[in-house]
Parts: sequence; C-alpha cells; structure tokens
Amino acid sequence: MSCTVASDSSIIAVDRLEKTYRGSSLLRRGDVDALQGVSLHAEAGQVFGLLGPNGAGKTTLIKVLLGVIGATGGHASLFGLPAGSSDARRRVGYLPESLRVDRHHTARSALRFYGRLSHLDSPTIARRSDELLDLVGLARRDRESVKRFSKGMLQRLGLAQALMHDPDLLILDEPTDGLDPVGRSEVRDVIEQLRDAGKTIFLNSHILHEVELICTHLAIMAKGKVLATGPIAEMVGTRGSTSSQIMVELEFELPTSSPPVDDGPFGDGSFGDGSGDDGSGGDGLGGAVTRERLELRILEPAVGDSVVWLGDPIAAGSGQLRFRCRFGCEHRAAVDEIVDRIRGAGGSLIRLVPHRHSLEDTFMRLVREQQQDNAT
Ligand SMILES: Nc1ncnc2c1ncn2[C@@H]1O[C@H](COP(=O)(O)OP(=O)(O)OP(=O)(O)O)[C@@H](O)[C@H]1O
Repeated sequence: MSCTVASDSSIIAVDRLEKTYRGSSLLRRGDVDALQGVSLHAEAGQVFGLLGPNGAGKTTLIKVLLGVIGATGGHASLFGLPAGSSDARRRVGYLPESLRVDRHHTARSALRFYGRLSHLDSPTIARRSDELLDLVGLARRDRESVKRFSKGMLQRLGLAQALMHDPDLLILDEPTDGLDPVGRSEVRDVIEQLRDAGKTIFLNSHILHEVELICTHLAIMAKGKVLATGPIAEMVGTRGSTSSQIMVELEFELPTSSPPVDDGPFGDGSFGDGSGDDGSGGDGLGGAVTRERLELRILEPAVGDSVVWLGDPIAAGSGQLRFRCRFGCEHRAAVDEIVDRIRGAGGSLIRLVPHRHSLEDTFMRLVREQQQDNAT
C-alpha cells in the first residue's frame, strides 16, 4: 500500500525525512528520533490526512514542512520548492492546533489584522473578508467580539485567517480537536467546501472517524515511521487493502421442518466437511444447524478451521427460522459457497451486505504489528 513516488503535480513531496531532537546530558535526556525516514507525497486537490497516535511525529513533520524546524536528513519540498523557503511558505495557509485570537478583536478586525500580516492591501482585505466570513458561516456575526465565540466559531475564524492570502495549500493541525459534535461538523463542512473548490489540504489528526469522513488520502504514522500511505478507499476497503479479509453481513431463513443437528437440513446434520474435498475448491466450508442454533464454519488455508459464527435465530414464524450473522473470510469464493449451501438446504437469502474494513481496523492492526516488530 505504501506509495511514495512523487509526480510533477506533487504539492508536498517528502523523501526519507529524518529529524532527531538532540538530547541534553545536563538534563539526562537522550536523543529522540522523531522522524525516521518518512516518505509521502500529496497531489493537487487531495485532502491528505496524517494519522497517528501521540508521539508519532505528526507535529514534527508539519513543523519541517512549514520551515519552523530543520530536518536532520532527507528532503521535503512544497510545490517543488524547498520546504521552509519563503517562496513555498507564501503559498501555504496554516491553522495551528489552537489559534489564539486577541480577545479585543471582532471576526472582521481579526481578519484585517491577519490580512495586513500577509501584506494584503485594504480593498483585497475587505473583499477576502466578505468572501471568507461567508464561507465559514460567520458573516452575520462579523462585528461581534470574539470573546463571545464558541470554540467551533473560533476554529472557523482560524480557517478564514489561514485562507486570507488565498494559499494553494492549507495545513491544518488537529482542526477538529476539542470541538463538540456540532462544532466538528461545521468545521468539516468548511473543509469539504474547500476540497470541492479544489484546494489541497494537509491535516493532522488522531481522530480516526474524522479522517475517514474528510480525507481522500492518508498516511498512518507511528514512532516516526510511515506504516502505510495511499488513497483512503484502499486503506479501508477490501480491494487492494493490506488485508484481503471480506466482512459479510448475512440474513437468511431456513425451514424449521429441518431435523436437529445430528440429522439436519444439510443431509447428515452438517453442510460441508471443512476439508475442501467437497468441490468447494481450496476453501472448505462447514456448518451445522438445529432448530435453535446455527453454526457456520469456514476452513481456509489462511485461517485454518475456525468457527466463524455460532448463533440463535433472530425470529421464527411460518415454518421458517431467520438468522443474521456477520463473519469475515479471506476469499470471496467462501461467501458464494455459504450462500449456495443455504439455498441448497431450502433456505432463502434475505440480505447480504459486504462491509468495508473500518479505518480503525487498519490503523489498529498496523500499529499493533509495529509494536510486535519492536518487541522482537
Ligand atoms: N522539541 C522537542 N524536543 C525533544 N523531543 C521532542 C520535541 N518535540 C517533540 N519531541 C518528541 O518527538 C516525538 C514526536 O513528537 P510529535 O509532537 O511530533 O508527535 P505527534 O505525533 O505530533 O504527537 P501528538 O499527537 O501527541 O502531538 C515525541 O517522542 C516527542 O516527545
């Protein structure tokens, strides 16, 4: 899944970047390798999320991109220009994790202040302020003291300040952190509008759900390393995912007239023998049903013989038992096989919903694998 080849349209290109914070013998503090060969790239129009647990190196990477600190190895560029150079910096808007706007400001006077910092002239400041206050939903509260603003409103004002000089790239440090659900959704709406307007956005977050909702592309970091990077659909989907497991939710009915497990509806009380010798290819399938319980079992070379679902009917009526189960298997053929067997036993399929892996599944697996690697 790792894909680090920069192209001509790369807005951000990071290549084997390293950053070591030097320790101090006086303070008995050792060196910290915050970035250990980080490579990633973001293209124009992407919303690129940097996801990682505390201490992963996300803020350090953003600081290097903004030129706040220098790298100790590797290379980082924005728009093909060295990260931190004034030409690159001019084309970037930045929203820090907690922007402190002086309490005496109104939203409009704050934007005037930031516009002047960006050396914009007064007519441009007035025009951009109108556009941006409208975009972030503060047009009607523009002359109110920011003292009365909620955290969400302050964050939206922060987005407006980052956009004053109409940058090509927006870098957002934890843009929804500390906001309530309403505030988060409002900030997300603004980011989505910017994405639709074609802005490139690079954001850093440890909120998995937010990243999944907003981002088109992603890098997962832990302990100074990129564990995976690519389009978000690949990170959470089944196709091309680092895990090929398919999660399936299945709802079906079986006739109640079937005898109990020892002499069940699948001939000898079970279906399949799990050996793979039953014409189901390499993926054997086993299962058993009684009036009360149904057991689905899949034998696959990758996972071995395992009971994947064992459960009670969710409803009974008019000669039918209804079951709902959710299970994971490595091969699509196994899903087809289960469906065929249910039909073959006189059952009928009500629903079959393939589930994507959640980003959390992918994230937790990668971080756990890294922890295991470090432990060995
Ligand atoms: N100025 C510094 N001096 C020494 N070590 C530092 C400094 N800044 C960060 N670190 C260390 O570098 C590592 C990466 O920190 P960084 O803040 O980049 O991670 P992060 O992913 O942004 O974490 P968080 O989500 O907690 O902000 C951590 O071990 C941190 O303690």
